[in-house]
Amino acid sequence: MDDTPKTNVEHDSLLMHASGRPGKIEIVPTKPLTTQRDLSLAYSPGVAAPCKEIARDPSLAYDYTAKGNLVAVISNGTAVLGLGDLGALAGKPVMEGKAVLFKKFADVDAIDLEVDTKEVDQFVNAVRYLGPSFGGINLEDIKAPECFIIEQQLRELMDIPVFHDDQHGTAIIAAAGLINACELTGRNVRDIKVVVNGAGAAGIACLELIKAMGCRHENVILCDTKGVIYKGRESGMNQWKSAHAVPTEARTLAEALEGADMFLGLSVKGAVTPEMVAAMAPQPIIFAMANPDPEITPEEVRTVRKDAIVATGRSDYPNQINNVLGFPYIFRGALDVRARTINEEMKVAAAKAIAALAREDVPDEVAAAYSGRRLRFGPEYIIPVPFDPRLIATIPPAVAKAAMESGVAQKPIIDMAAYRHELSERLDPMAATMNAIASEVIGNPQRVVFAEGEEEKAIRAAVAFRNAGYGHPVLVGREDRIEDTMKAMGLGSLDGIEIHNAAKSSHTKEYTDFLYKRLQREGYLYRDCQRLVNQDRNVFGACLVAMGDADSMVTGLTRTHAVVVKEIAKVIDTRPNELMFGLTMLITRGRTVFICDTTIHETPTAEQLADIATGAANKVRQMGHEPRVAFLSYSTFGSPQGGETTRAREAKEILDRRSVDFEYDGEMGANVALDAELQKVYPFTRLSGPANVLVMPGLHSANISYKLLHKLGGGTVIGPMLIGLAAPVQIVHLDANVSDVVNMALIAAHDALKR
Ligand SMILES: NC(=O)C1=CN([C@@H]2O[C@H](COP(=O)(O)OP(=O)(O)OC[C@H]3O[C@@H](n4cnc5c(N)ncnc54)[C@H](OP(=O)(O)O)[C@@H]3O)[C@@H](O)[C@H]2O)C=CC1
Ligand SMILES: CC(=O)C(=O)O
Ligand SMILES: [Mg+2]
Repeated sequence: MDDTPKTNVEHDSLLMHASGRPGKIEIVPTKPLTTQRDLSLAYSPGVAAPCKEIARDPSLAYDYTAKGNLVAVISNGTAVLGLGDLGALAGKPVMEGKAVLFKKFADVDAIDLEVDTKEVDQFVNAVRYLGPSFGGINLEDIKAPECFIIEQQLRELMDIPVFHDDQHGTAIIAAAGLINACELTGRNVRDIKVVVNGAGAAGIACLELIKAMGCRHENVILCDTKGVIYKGRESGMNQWKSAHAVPTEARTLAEALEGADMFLGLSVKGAVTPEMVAAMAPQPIIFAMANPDPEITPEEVRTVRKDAIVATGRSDYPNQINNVLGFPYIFRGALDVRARTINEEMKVAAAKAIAALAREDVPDEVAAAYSGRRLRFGPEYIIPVPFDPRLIATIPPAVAKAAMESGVAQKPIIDMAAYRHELSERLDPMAATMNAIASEVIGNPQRVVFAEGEEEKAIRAAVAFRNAGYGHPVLVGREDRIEDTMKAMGLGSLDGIEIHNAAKSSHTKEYTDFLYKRLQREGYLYRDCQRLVNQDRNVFGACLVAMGDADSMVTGLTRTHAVVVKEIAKVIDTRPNELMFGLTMLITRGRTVFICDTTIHETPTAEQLADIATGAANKVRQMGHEPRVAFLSYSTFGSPQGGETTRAREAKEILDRRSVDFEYDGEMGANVALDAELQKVYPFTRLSGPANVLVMPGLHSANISYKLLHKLGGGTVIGPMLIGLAAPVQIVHLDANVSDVVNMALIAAHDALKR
């Protein structure tokens, strides 16, 4: 029994692994298995059909089975993290972990297989015959030098990608970190002096990749448990170590590190001391990647070197250089083009894509997953974080493209832009809708006003909006302030972004005249209008839109929804015969519903409910959904009867008289509206399926229900979108993040396009 006291993390991790269903993985069927017919299709006798087809043409396995999206994580447990040879069974928690990371980050189905042998031939034989089951093989935590032979042999024997994660996954991420660390410290890979500690799977692979990137052989010293691997050393050698032996006087790690620019640690906890770091070159680059504990902690480095760039393999320090950033996405790209192998070109493409992503502005929700830590390219952020949702749309396309260009793709991707969309939709339920809107907007760029143009979030959103090709952002604010913020945040140039300073604008007179005409009989003097135009960004921004100097507007970061609505109403009317209201889109459990009115009318009349339904149906159709509107109530078709249920009934009757071109019915309970089976109890209902537009009887129920669904149901929300204005304006929540602002700006641009 191990008497060593457990740390909090260890204690909590044991509890987590043992809680509920033990371990971290289960298998979920993808086809219905509820009726006898289901069974006869999925299993005998129906299943014979795909079997016979695959026997005739093996490539059909990719069409009829899970093979194409299935990866085996295979280990013999001889190098479990940096814990050494714990054996196959003890490595299982890590392998289950890798399998769930495949799923979580890249929607690759993966299963762990622990093979209980240290013999190379036995291991190779155990794996080589598994080829038919899988689309790829991820070898994990197999010690060197056996891992080199195993991988080599399996690559030759199998016709699917075989990839030893500890070698190549690690090397790719380390290379990406190196590219950025060199950029930050003004170094060139060709000139840097590197010390690699650990001459095993990860160490040798990192070394080989950085040499392939230009690092000079004579500039790298490799060390292992016996110290420096110098030319002529005889003990503890193998052919992989010998290939990297250099003539040097240095014999210990400490000697090797004197004056070195970079330390790459792929060995064990505590292998490096602060004294060794102190002897390195100025601005040393230290990647202490041993897991679970690094060769030296960032705190220890800081005691001697404030100027160091430090990375570890752990999640709880900045700069996590860990293969989790690589293997899910590399396999995603390889599987999607049905690559025969994962070659050097694909690895280099992945490293470059990861490095480039770290230099881009980071969405707020990513920072939120890291306790609000500001993630901005610099010494504390040289590599993207694992919870960055952009990784899925960034790395696999780079890998797939490299596979296609290097001739190993058996199923090339024709439309890369569509592939990127498809990737982002795999993990983000909102992405499909937003991508559909984006694809319309991109071909017809609109000028969108970001009224709170001096706000950091608005500026970042405008930059993201421009960079995504969604249109031309127009910022309302002072140029110098905006430029200072851009500079401080490293947001690049203002190209393509228009700035309007309300106080100095040449439009002021024109806008004041316009506003005065609207408000002179509402108690406003000319100078009041002048002040509004000069000083109120929402008013000025709305004037830009109303007067045709911009197409639409987004605002709301600094004032409440109700206040913004009042300000906008001074400038922009609602469309004739329409009603202004809030429409909230919610995606939950694979379903998309629109709820209204979530913002404006506290107790709408029957007439207003009918208007809301019509406005919502139009908008929903614009967004690519065929509306099925339900007027909701606590009663369904007259049962129970109550005074409050009549408005919904009357709204339906008003629509009957208007003969509108969409499906609607009511009044009905939410259960009936959303359940096709329950609707069969009312065979007269006109809904042809579950409703997707829920017209609530009042603001209370609308607003409360979308927030409940969001918080308790785990739904994803867009909006409330403001519907019914004569010129499009969208209002974000006060606590919106940059992505929310970009999404609402996109909707505002789409509104303008569809006007
Ligand atoms: N951050 C990341 O993403 C990853 C980190 N790693 C980490 O890298 C380390 C090595 O893993 P891996 O390559 O798979 O394992 P291997 O068993 O293949 O290699 C281990 C190597 O480390 C060397 N080593 C052990 N102790 C010391 C020491 N005190 N000083 C110098 N060298 C030492 C061994 O030397 P010798 O040859 O003399 O026995 C051997 O060369 C682990 O800590 C692992 O967690 C691995 C993969 C990914
Ligand atoms: C991260 C990893 O794969 C390792 O430490 O072995
Ligand atoms: Mg590993």
